[in-house]
Amino acid sequence: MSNPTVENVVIIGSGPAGYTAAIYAGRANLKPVVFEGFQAGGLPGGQLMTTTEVENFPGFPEGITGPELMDRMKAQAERWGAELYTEDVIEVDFSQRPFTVRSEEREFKTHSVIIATGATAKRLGLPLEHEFWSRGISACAICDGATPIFHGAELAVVGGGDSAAEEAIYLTKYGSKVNLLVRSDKMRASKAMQDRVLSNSKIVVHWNTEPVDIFGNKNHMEGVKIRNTKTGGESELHVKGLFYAIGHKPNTSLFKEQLELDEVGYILTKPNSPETSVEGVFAAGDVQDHEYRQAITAAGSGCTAAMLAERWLSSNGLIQEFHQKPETPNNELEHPAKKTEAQQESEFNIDSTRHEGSYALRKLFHDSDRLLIVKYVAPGCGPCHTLKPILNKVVDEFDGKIHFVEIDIDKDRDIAENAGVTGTPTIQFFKNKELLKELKGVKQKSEYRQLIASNL
Ligand SMILES: Cc1cc2nc3c(=O)[nH]c(=O)nc-3n(C[C@H](O)[C@H](O)[C@H](O)COP(=O)(O)OP(=O)(O)OC[C@H]3O[C@@H](n4cnc5c(N)ncnc54)[C@H](O)[C@@H]3O)c2cc1C
Repeated sequence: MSNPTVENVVIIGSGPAGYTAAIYAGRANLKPVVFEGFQAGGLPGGQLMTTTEVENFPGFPEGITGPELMDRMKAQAERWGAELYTEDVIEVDFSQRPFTVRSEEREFKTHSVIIATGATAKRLGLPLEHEFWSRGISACAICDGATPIFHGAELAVVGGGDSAAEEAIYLTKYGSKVNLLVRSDKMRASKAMQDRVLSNSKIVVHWNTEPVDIFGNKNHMEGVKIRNTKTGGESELHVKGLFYAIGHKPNTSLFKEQLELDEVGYILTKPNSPETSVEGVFAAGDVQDHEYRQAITAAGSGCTAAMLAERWLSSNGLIQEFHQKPETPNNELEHPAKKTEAQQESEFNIDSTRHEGSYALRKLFHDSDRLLIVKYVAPGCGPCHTLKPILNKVVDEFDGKIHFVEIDIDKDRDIAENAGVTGTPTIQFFKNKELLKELKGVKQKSEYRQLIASNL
């Protein structure tokens, strides 16, 4: 009999690889524990939380937004009994069995581990990069190149390796012209790839050139400021898209002393298998794949990892089965239609803690004697999805003592504009009509809790 306090499997990461592994392990009655991550290697939900439409994941002929796809995978994992923690793993020990996996808040002993911590596309850190990310700048030409705005437009790719060459060639299918920005006077790409680039009449290579900033309008980028690395001379390149192909960094710093990694830091796995250098530890998705890096390939390897983990547990007599009825899917996936102003007015009750929409915000701004917290979100915003359960928990703790209003900036554009909201999620804290604090992005629960408690 295995020790009941030892888990069957702990999964680290919640991108397509992690959630798919959780679905398969859950259905195999293994009750997987999943560390979804918080901020160590991206967002809970993984890289697709930072994109809009995903057009190439099978089963969604009309496309689906990245955050919605990941919400669905998460709901499916929960339905089959996965135990999820929105926390970063900060330490692992694979030198002793059972293995140890630890976050700041808890520690698990486990017989097997599936690592699905993904990889992070490197960024250049340009001053306006953040503002135009996904509004012209992309780290994945294969994912985003077919977007209508790029059709027939002039585009640019930055990088000098095989990926940059491949992306430039790929983008010639859509763009009228592709500018390849290469920092030095030669490319690192293979000779064959260079030949394909240089013989393609739609590609113009800008040698000794690096981007220094982006420019654009409110909605989209319109070009790149570039600098000649030899002369220092700057100029403007008018392009609708800038595709980064400057490499990825696998999220493997935790595993350096524990597993065999390649020279870049990707986890080394056996050929065509997610098995790592330590028996019982498996790796799936982008953390072990520098070649394909797609949601479907990550999901596929997550499936294989879970099936192999089950086989491994079973062949070693370690399996402990948890029989369960699947939970019904999360109904938060349904998106309610916007309520009319009259509906909002008739439903408004100042005694309630939670509210939504512009009508409630206007009323509470003038009439509330409590701390007023306004959360601005947008439908396709991945970090907003991440923030939701975190903030909901804190708001529940202060039930009856605060007012909380959610504003969808897509539905209530005017109010968001008046409030000076430039990105989502944004949270504003008001007391007696005075703005006390504004927080952007996702923070730890403790930060919201402290801020509320000190301003009641
Ligand atoms: C902008 C963009 C658009 C894309 N569009 C598409 C597309 O249209 N189609 C497509 O097929 N692919 C697309 N991709 C690629 C796709 O997103 C990736 O191939 C896929 O997400 C990889 O999945 P993964 O599960 O391996 O890792 P990731 O999605 O990278 O997820 C890694 C997970 O690990 C977690 N994590 C990291 N470190 C820790 C830690 N210490 N503790 C706990 N958790 C941790 C992170 O929080 C995250 O949840 C896109 C990528 C980007 C960046």
